[in-house]
Amino acid sequence: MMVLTGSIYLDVFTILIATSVVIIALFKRRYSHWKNAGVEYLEPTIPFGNLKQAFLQQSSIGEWVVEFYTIMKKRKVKHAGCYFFHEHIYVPIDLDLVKRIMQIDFVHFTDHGIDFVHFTDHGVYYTDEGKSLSATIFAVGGQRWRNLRTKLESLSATIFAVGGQRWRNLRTKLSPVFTSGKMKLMFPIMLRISQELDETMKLMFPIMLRISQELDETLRRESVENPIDAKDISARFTTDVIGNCAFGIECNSLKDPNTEFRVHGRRLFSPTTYDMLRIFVSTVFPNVMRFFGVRVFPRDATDFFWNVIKDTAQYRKESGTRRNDAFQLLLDILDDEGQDNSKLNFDEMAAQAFMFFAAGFETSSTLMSFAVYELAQNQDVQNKLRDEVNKVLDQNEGELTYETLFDTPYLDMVISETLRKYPPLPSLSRECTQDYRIPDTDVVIRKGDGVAIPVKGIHYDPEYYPDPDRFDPTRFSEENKSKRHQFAFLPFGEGPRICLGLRFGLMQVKTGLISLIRNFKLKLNLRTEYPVKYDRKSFLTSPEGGLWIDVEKIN
Ligand code: HEM
Repeated sequence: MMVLTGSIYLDVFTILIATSVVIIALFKRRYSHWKNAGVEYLEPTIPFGNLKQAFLQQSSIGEWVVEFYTIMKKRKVKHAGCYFFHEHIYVPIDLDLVKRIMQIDFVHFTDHGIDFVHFTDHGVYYTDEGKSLSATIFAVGGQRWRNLRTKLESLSATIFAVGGQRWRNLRTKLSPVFTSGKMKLMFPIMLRISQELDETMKLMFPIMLRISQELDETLRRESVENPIDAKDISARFTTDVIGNCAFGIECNSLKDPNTEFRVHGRRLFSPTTYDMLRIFVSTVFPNVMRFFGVRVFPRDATDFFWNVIKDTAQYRKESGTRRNDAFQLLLDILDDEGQDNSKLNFDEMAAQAFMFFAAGFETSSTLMSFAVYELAQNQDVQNKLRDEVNKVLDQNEGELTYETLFDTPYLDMVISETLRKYPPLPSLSRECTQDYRIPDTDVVIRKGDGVAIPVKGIHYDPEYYPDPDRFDPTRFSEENKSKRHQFAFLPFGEGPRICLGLRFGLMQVKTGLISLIRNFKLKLNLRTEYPVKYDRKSFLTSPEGGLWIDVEKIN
């Protein structure tokens, strides 16, 4: 059928040209946002916006963040704008502004803006079925997030505690909805909760200790003639710890690197180009993905975790078995209405159990593996750390106890410096949930607009960290820390959305590192480059290839 010209080819050609002109005009209009707002920006490219490099894998996301931040810092601006495809994103550069968004004026920015999941009135997902496991606390926003956070905060406070009554009391305390006035009141409660968490953490320590002994045996076995890959060995360690502490399941990935837990865990965080494309499109065009019923996380991996969660829940219900782990507490609050009148249905419960595993093992293993990498490269730091560890262990008849973990200030400094150089999440997102005028300007962030906190850019800013590429744990001495802005260090995020598993993550990494450093000398293998080459496909900070380390047993 010819509608415009006498030829079908000419018709198609004309329609294509007309459509392209309209699309380009729409993009150009979108891309005028920051110019009109009077905010500094970098010239975007249709259709990528400023994400061309990252999307085409010419640089990792972390490298892109540092580059963008550094350019804006040189322009001496307090804030900047960028474009993620068709969306305009606000980027605070000044740390007081970062603090406002993440903490002081949090009520305007409560969500992560990762719009994977939408709910119907009945709590059912539009995106695929609940098996997609995408409704994690990280991805949901608004009232859903508040309800979940309230539940999980009380849960994480007693994650591994014995009795349920204490948890119920805590939850009652935490239930008030976070209105702006009440937000401030929440902080002392959060502080107290984290102190209570210290107590309950003690219960977890023997498991971590046992698995760190398995780590020791694994290293002896596998490093006899070959170098070890710090990334792989750390991921196996944290998989076993989290699997055990969160699900009560022996994953045994230290004994066998190809156990299903490890295989599927690896799959989640080693995205293929198709996975990256899916994640990008899901973030930027969630409606398209929802329409086609595409899962954000890989289908085979989510099917596996879904089945583990379902089978474990069923087994515990049928056999009447109870364990003191996070999974039990999630099961206990299933279908429980609580004060906020919101029920946690099975799909949501499964997504949180999955989140504990996913958020817990990869971030912690990233931290542990980069710490090993830097220790192998910086022998002076390694020796100093070993001296500290040996000293505290000697004072304790050679035994590693829970208390030892708090008596190693230099280890804390090494860990903080590793998190500065290699924050597992190089950038954090927020979504504006109520219009917000940036103080002392005419710039207004509208409801629905995205915000990106340039974590890695801040961590590499020479104003806060001179010679930022150098690994220098003394930057985190008490004296040096006190001289810096509190928001110059954001590996766990900040404000009410700060990482829920911060203490747990640090505890498992400390236990693993102490057991490594006391028994082994570490040296960088020739296969590994310094500085590291980043994996451009990963949305987390991840090395390309492995981090190969020569390991020598200390007698
Ligand atoms: C070194 C280890 C870890 C690092 C660096 C890390 C980092 C982060 C970061 C940057 C965020 C986002 C915070 C924000 O937006 O302000 C986050 C959120 C979260 N993390 Fe972690 N994390 C670690 C370990 C863990 C562990 C072990 C668990 C659980 C067992 C966990 C559970 C969570 C949860 C549930 C959230 C979402 C909180 C919310 O949205 O309210 N994390 N983490």
